[in-house]
Amino acid sequence: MNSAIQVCGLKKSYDNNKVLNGLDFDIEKGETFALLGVNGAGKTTALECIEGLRKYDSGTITVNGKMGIQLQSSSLPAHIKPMEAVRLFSKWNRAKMDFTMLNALGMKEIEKKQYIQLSTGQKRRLHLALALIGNPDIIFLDEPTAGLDTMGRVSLHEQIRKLKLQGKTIVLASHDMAEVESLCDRIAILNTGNIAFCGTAAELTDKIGETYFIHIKTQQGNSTFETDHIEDTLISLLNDLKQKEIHILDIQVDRGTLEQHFIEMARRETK
Ligand SMILES: Nc1ncnc2c1ncn2[C@@H]1O[C@H](COP(=O)(O)OP(=O)(O)OP(=O)(O)O)[C@@H](O)[C@H]1O
Repeated sequence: MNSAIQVCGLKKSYDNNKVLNGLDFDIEKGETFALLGVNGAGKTTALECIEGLRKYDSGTITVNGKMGIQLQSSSLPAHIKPMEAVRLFSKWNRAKMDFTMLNALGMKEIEKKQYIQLSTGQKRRLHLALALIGNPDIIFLDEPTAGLDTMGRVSLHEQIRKLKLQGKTIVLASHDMAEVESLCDRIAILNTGNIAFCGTAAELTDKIGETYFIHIKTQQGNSTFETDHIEDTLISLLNDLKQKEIHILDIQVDRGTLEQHFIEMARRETK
């Protein structure tokens, strides 16, 4: 069986608020899969239904493998020390302490602090360490790098890549498109309770990627032009600059980032 997770017809409402309207998707074993969507799209609700933490109204969810769930912020008692939490979680999971993993996540450096004294990045690393106790096959990360500085993000991304190399299935919800583009094999975009798109970043680019972005640097400054007709726009821009005797210092053409495509998709769906 190659599916780590199968979701069929998943529906969930909070009173009259229909949040999930019949979601269908599969996540393959060993895949890094992202759930994207604007605030309130239902990412956390979907993840928590899969994790078994939230009841759902109808549909089926099949999970093949042991799950490890990264906690949300401030989920631990204020005065617990990181290694106390690790010991507690190890006991619950009847698992041996994996000191290689704990050292890689920098637990040694923070062992004397209480939870309340940890920085956001240190808390995130502790939450990841707790999720990895018991050597799970499937790891859930809900906005794993929100609030982290660049170094914190880079180091957490490294950990996620290492987990992928170990064959783990990783499911994450994120608002960080660059993160998703660099880490994930496939993405699902949640919109108005449905999966608006499920596939690779390249497939998303192909689906909406008629648009080109032309970035021009001149002595007057930098400008970006968006067009669906690359040849005509480029020729007319170059002619215009030539006529005005403006010298081009640099020119680049690309098909946009995942973030630009996501915004475009959300805009189309809400029209
Ligand atoms: N326990 C709850 N009771 C009632 N409504 C809820 C509850 N949890 C979430 N909601 C509502 O369900 C919708 C989806 O929320 P959810 O947290 O799943 O979205 P999200 O995509 O994870 O959002 P964000 O990106 O802001 O974290 C929102 O309208 C939210 O207000």
